[in-house]
Amino acid sequence: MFAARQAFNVAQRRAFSASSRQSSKVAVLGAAGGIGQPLSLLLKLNPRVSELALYDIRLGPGVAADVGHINTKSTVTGYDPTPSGLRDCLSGAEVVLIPAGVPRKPGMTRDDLFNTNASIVRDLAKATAEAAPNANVLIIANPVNSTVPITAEVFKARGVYNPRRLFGVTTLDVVRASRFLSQIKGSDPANESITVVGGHSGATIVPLLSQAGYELTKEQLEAYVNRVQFGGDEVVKAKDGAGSATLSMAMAGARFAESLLKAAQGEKGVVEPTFVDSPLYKSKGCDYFASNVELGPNGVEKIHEVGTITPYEQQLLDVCLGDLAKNIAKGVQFVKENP
Ligand SMILES: NC(=O)c1ccc[n+]([C@@H]2O[C@H](COP(=O)([O-])OP(=O)(O)OC[C@H]3O[C@@H](n4cnc5c(N)ncnc54)[C@H](O)[C@@H]3O)[C@@H](O)[C@H]2O)c1
Ligand SMILES: O=C(O)C[C@H](O)C(=O)O
Repeated sequence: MFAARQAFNVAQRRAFSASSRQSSKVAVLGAAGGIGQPLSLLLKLNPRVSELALYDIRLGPGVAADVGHINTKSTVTGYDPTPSGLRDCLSGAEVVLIPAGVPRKPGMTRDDLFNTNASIVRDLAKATAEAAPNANVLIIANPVNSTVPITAEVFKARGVYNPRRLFGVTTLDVVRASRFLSQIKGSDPANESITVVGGHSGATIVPLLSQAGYELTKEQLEAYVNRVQFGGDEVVKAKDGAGSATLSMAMAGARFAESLLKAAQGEKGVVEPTFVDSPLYKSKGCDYFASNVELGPNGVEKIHEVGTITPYEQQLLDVCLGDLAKNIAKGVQFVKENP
């Protein structure tokens, strides 16, 4: 028993040092926010991260001083809210996470955030395109359906767009989908893997429960789909004006970053759902679409097809594509008019 445990510990240490051999600088823009702080904490706990770079328009160095006391090996630096601070934060980053932007209040849609967040994301995308053009860029700021196209347009304008390295973070939708199903079934959510496709807002979020091989009654199914599509609203309402999901989002963002680092460090078969430049529905005006994506050392390795779906799911998808095309076009238009 003791020998077996010792062998296990040695194997674990070897696996750890194999992953920690490769250095990874991860930058968080918006690090002092509701998402940014717990996300920075989770990244500090990740042995795949060797350097954590934290930027915000307020409190970046404060959050870094706090997180930096945690006794894991990575370095932590907080940067001043100046152009050179932002440049230094980004320089050499392999992964850039962008949760900077305002959250919803009750009664708002994610699209209502567009007027404020579009220019925040555009400006941070400009800085990233200049200081870290080869980084994997993970967009968390809403509305993701528009902020991802905004980032792409900024990179295109500078001749550094790599569609394999730009990701809208939709992980929270699958986290919710598995959690909510487990609450119906009384199962462990860790065993519930639900494919969710489309985008990241209301009707553009399409859970494909039929692919999980589990059947609900029509009423249960409709209630389930509605809960996954509007899970964000549940949190916004419960926080009653103080913001939207932050803790579950930090977990989801950290999970996606971890998957990307695993794939970058050579692990095979790493698949996550994410909103990316995708061939699947370009013919319907959707240049970006979320589906399961295999990640690799160069970012997107393989985009999975949506697969077989029921007529009900097809109806959901049709509604999704109509809304999504408009959200994407709005982001593209914004950068054309406000370069
Ligand atoms: N993709 C998702 O699944 C998902 C989930 C939850 C929230 N969100 C979105 O994430 C965003 C952030 O949410 P939050 O709850 O952390 O908000 P928050 O207001 O608590 O934090 C936002 C942070 O961004 C900072 N910031 C603003 N402008 C900046 C700039 N130009 N540069 C750097 N930092 C800047 C603010 O100072 C603040 O610290 C919102 O748009 C929210 O809708 C997305
Ligand atoms: O609901 C929101 O506005 C935040 C986020 O997109 C979420 O899904 O929780």
